[in-house]
Amino acid sequence: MNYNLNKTFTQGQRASNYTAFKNLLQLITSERKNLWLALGAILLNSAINLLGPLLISYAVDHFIVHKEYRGLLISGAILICMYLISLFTSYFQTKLMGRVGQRTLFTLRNAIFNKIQQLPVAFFNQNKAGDLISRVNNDTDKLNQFFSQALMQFLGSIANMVGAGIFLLALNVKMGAISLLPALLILLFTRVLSPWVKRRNAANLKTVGALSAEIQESLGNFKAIVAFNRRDYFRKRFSEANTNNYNTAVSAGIANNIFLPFYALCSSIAQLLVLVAGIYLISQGEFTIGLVLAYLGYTNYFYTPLRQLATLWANFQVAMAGWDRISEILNLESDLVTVPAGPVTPPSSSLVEFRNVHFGYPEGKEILHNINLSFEQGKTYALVGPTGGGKTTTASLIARLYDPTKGTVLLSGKDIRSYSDSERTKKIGFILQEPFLFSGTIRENILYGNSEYLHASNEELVTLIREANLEKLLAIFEEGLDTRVTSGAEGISLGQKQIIAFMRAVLRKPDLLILDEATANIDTVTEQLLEEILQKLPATTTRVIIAHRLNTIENADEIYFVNSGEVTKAGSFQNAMEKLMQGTRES
Ligand SMILES: Nc1ncnc2c1ncn2[C@@H]1O[C@H](COP(=O)(O)OP(=O)(O)OP(=O)(O)O)[C@@H](O)[C@H]1O
Repeated sequence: MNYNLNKTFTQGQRASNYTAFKNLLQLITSERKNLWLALGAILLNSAINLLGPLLISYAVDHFIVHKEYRGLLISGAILICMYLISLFTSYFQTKLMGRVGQRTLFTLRNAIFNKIQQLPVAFFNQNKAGDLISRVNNDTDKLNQFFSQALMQFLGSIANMVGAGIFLLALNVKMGAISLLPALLILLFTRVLSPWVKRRNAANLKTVGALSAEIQESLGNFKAIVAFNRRDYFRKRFSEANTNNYNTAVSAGIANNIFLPFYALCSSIAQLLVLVAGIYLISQGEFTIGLVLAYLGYTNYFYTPLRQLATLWANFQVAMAGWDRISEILNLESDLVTVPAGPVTPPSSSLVEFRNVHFGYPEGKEILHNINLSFEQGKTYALVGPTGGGKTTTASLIARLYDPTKGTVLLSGKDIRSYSDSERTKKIGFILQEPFLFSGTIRENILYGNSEYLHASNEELVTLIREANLEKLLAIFEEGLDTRVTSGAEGISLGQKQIIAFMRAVLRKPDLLILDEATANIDTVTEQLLEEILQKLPATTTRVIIAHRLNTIENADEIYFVNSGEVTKAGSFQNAMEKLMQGTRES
């Protein structure tokens, strides 16, 4: 499956605004009550505002013209009360929606982070961490801004507009039609330009992601940058990403602001039309001054929200572009699903068996061709071969980091895909080429993924470590279990990182232990220690060792030679050495 977010979704595949918004609302169904309350407040606010011009018109024609000051005072008092209620409803909905926005941000960030956690390794191979961070942080915040600031203004503006439109047409159809004429132009203009505006915003968010990816890459590789004096190179790359971001931001800014002047022009034209037509109708005796004032008021109530809608529509486009990028992740499903365990024919008695396995990375050529191999319980196997031959890939299939493109991998006689993640990872310990540590103590790091000993006291843990023959390794660290490491593990050596990863894997007592170049950075004395620990593992433990240093595989029961996607038995140690020399010369 292709997990590349920047390639999987083309513009044509993106959801329409309506569908996207509907999906978004589904995600925040728990906010339904608050959304209705805020909507109620905003509708009340609009209704009160819309009654204003009618009351003013009545007061002019009945109280001012006839000099009835008592009625004028009462009208003034009613107007003040109406404006106060309007102020309160406006404050109430702003407060309510501010919270809805923050909770949406919280829900979305959790949802997107949880989804990322469920996705397979292939997803991380194909997407840059910086871009993903930008989606989790930046794009979700665009939605928060939309919910906390724009949505209710948006709905309020629509309510004002619709209400004003109804009043305009109800008071006098002819005048109503004249005052609404410029709105048709606005409608047309908006419909034509909206997709373009959304595209400009999507392009801008993409460059924000790219900028973030650039920062992440240079921060992650700062040592190499300094060592190779490549600061200029990264400065140039960053400058390019920054320039792209600047250009797309300017372009999105222009797109977002294109509606406003046009809407303002149409609004002025409408006021002018009302004034001219109103004066003409007064001269014909068909209209009153009060009605002209009411029409000017309602035209204002119709076009001012429309002008606000121009800005809000742009906010909506930004939010929907962000939501598109978020839903791209939320819609992804891991292709490493658990399947029902079917019968295996012929049955397998091996711990691990490959049957006609083919594999290629997404978007790449086939790496492993028709592999057949079997690993028996309690034995030690070595995978040797030239660089890039396919050893790590083979091991990754055993640990089900990927599924074969063709063929079957069996674990304890069952299709490996039929095991749940927890069952499988309990059986398999994998020490990766690049050991992974996270911020915390050695204790936390070696108990990572080990639910059995998670709550053991330090004393119990020390006993367990002694039983697993790991105490000499722990002694390497001055502060023992309490030694602190950072996620980059900058304070400790690569060899020490490998030792921690080794302790972590051994302590879990897996049925199968895979060591991928796990001792490549460890001195020969400590390596001998690791070898002894491996020898003392329970007799049922199967070991798969990938190594370039051949002395580490001298004691293997079987050596496999992995080259150009073929995995063949190498026979004796001497034979393997010869094959390796030959394979390395050829590759
Ligand atoms: N994530 C990936 N995406 C695409 N291709 C990959 C990926 N990882 C490895 N490859 C390719 O697969 C092939 C086999 O790589 P693999 O890491 O399995 O080799 P290896 O024998 O373990 O090499 P080494 O001894 O250097 O660790 C290589 O051609 C490599 O470029």
